[in-house]
Amino acid sequence: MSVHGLNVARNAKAVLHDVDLTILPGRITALLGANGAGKSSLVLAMAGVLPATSGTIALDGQSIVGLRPEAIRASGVAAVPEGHQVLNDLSVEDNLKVAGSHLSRAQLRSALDVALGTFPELRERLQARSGNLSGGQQQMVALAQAVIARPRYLLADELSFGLAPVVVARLVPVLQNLASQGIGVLLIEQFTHLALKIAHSAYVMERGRICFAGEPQELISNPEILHSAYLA
Ligand SMILES: Nc1ncnc2c1ncn2[C@@H]1O[C@H](COP(=O)(O)OP(=O)(O)OP(=O)(O)O)[C@@H](O)[C@H]1O
Repeated sequence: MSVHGLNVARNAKAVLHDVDLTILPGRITALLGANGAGKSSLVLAMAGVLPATSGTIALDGQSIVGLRPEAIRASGVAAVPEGHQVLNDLSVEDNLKVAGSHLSRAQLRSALDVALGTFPELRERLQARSGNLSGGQQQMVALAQAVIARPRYLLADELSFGLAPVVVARLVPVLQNLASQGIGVLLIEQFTHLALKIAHSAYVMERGRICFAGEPQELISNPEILHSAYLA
């Protein structure tokens, strides 16, 4: 999935400027940058929630600019937005079923099995009201929903926000496992060292622009690049 020369405005204010970014299948791509740099706006634009002013967003060489979010999701792009956006009043099971509502019964059953195999702790909480789960469990439901949709690309925005480090450590192998199955993962992460450790490539954003694109190791070896982006 690739983005070229993308410009996006929110409330008539330009928030993304000429953004170029590529997510490869089977790879984890880290997207780093300070609060307000534009990371969430980029994810929302890629998911079709925010319109592009200009530029292209392509999936297998086909433009998806202007498609509705449901159409983009159906073509294999799952966004897990910032904050755990599960339906609080529904049970865990119903939240998972909603995510697979486009599947046949047999497909849904096997997708649920895969998701519950990935998050066995949800199996015991299937009938629990989602709003009563811990933040970490809610994040697992959100990720499980994304897995059920069988995406080819997963856009994960601040999965670890508000979570205890032990829960974050639990989510990391899940992302690596998804990538090893061929899913292209875009990982927005406040714990930059963690993101750089598991990513195959990295981008840094500063005030709506990409200011670094390259190897994670380059950012680890040159911490001043991230420091200046976070101070911008
Ligand atoms: N709902 C909104 N309406 C209008 N402008 C917004 C909205 N949310 C964010 N913005 C603006 O868009 C710009 C980019 O913010 P964005 O949330 O994409 O950055 P971010 O890097 O994801 O930061 P954070 O980690 O805080 O979410 C900022 O200038 C911000 O003020």
